[in-house]
Amino acid sequence: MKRGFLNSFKANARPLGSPAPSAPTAAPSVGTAKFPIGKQNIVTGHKQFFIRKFSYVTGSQAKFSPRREVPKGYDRKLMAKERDQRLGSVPGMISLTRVPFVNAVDGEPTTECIFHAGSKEVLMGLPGFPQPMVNRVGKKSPIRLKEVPGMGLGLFATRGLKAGELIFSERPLLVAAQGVSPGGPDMPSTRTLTLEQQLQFDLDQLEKVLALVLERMCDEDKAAYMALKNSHPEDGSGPLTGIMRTNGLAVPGLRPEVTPGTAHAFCSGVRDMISRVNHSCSPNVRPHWNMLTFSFQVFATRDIAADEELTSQYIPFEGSTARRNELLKPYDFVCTCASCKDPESDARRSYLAESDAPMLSKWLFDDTPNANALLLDECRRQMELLEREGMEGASRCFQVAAAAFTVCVARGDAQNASEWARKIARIRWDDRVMPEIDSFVDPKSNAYEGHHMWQKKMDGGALDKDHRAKLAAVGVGSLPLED
Ligand SMILES: C[S@@+](CC[C@H](N)C(=O)[O-])C[C@H]1O[C@@H](n2cnc3c(N)ncnc32)[C@H](O)[C@@H]1O
Repeated sequence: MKRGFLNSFKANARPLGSPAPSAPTAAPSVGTAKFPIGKQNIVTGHKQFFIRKFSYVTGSQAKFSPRREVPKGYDRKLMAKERDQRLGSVPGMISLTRVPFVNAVDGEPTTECIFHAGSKEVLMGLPGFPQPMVNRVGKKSPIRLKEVPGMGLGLFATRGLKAGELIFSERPLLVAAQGVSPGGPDMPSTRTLTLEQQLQFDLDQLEKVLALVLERMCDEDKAAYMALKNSHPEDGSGPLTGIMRTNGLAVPGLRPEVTPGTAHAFCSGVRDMISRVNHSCSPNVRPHWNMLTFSFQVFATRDIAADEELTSQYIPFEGSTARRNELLKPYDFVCTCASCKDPESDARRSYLAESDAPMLSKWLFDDTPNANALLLDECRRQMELLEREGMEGASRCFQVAAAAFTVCVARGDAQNASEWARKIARIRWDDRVMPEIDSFVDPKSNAYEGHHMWQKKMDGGALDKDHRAKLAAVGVGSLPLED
């Protein structure tokens, strides 16, 4: 899973835990949380702030070092406006709010959020939101924190875990939209600043917003946030921003107005357990954002032994060892995982990067006599490389297994289909996996009779000879089988 607030700039130190610049003074506390500005909401007792949004250049686009001073006159107070908790977003503004807004499941924690317009509406429009978390992190969770030489803390399994197992769910302490750079109506234009000064200005503004959010947290949550690692002490990030950039995991789906997959389409979330998972390019867990429970779910991507460290990948799987370590620079370490140490790993990953995922659509229209065998061979080859590289959490695994499974079903080959079903069944985090996949793990299962491809199954020979039979088998097109 992508991590948020990735970037590559370095600069002068600000000590961890020191007050953020121009942080507003705290107002009296309400319940366990403090609110620096704003009225109490009549429904939830919470307060909400709206802050004017300014354009923002992401840190990941920045390459500068060290910290650049922003000229005097740019250090203005943030403009915050009160807004009733029950109301939706205001275009052009960002809001500080707490999720779930109302009806939080008893005893479950809430998350402080910095949202752009539209994010609240995503959640308000979700039927049944919020759902209770499954395997919520707690005393019974099969995990524990332990010191790892040279890495700080890490998370370890306390018992053996099965591939596909949901190890724990954790609601974030804080979710922040990427690209938060609020100012006020009296804020001078940043156009006269150099790019580096603009980036520094944005970092300073984010620090101020995070200070407001921290003031809204109860003491326990605030302490949990401040205890997280900061790998950005010297790059111009304030202490709160440094923590967010070190620990943030991508939260997709909350920016409907932004093109999916682009940097600003994500928010970033942190929490005390999930943020302790160290990186490996051959990771054994996969964090997955679950919107209905507003939580991160952490799945085992392969069997994990008791006392083994849980690791996730902070960066995309693709790329050579050198390239991956380039991308990891902002986290301030050099990866020493099994793949990074294996001189043959680059060749395996480059084969995967350069070859297309096996495509059912391509197979359907492939009328060469051995199209089925070729597709299945390629699926086997790619799966072998993926497993050899410890990339069971990669999206490619699903594509490969799903293509091979479907072809086997279409050929009436339950024996091989069941082997692929077993591989798909461990990919619990991927919404594309059909819920009934477990019933295909037994090759004698009745489930095969009910599969739409099986019902129309052709004998292997016909499929090998006639691609039109394949089209008919999956109900594509209206070509007759004989002509
Ligand atoms: C999200 S935190 C992970 C938890 C962290 N180890 C801690 O003590 O809280 C990310 C930071 O942990 C350290 N880290 C993570 N993976 C590492 C690895 N494979 N090797 C060395 N340091 C690592 C780096 O300092 C990185 O910036």
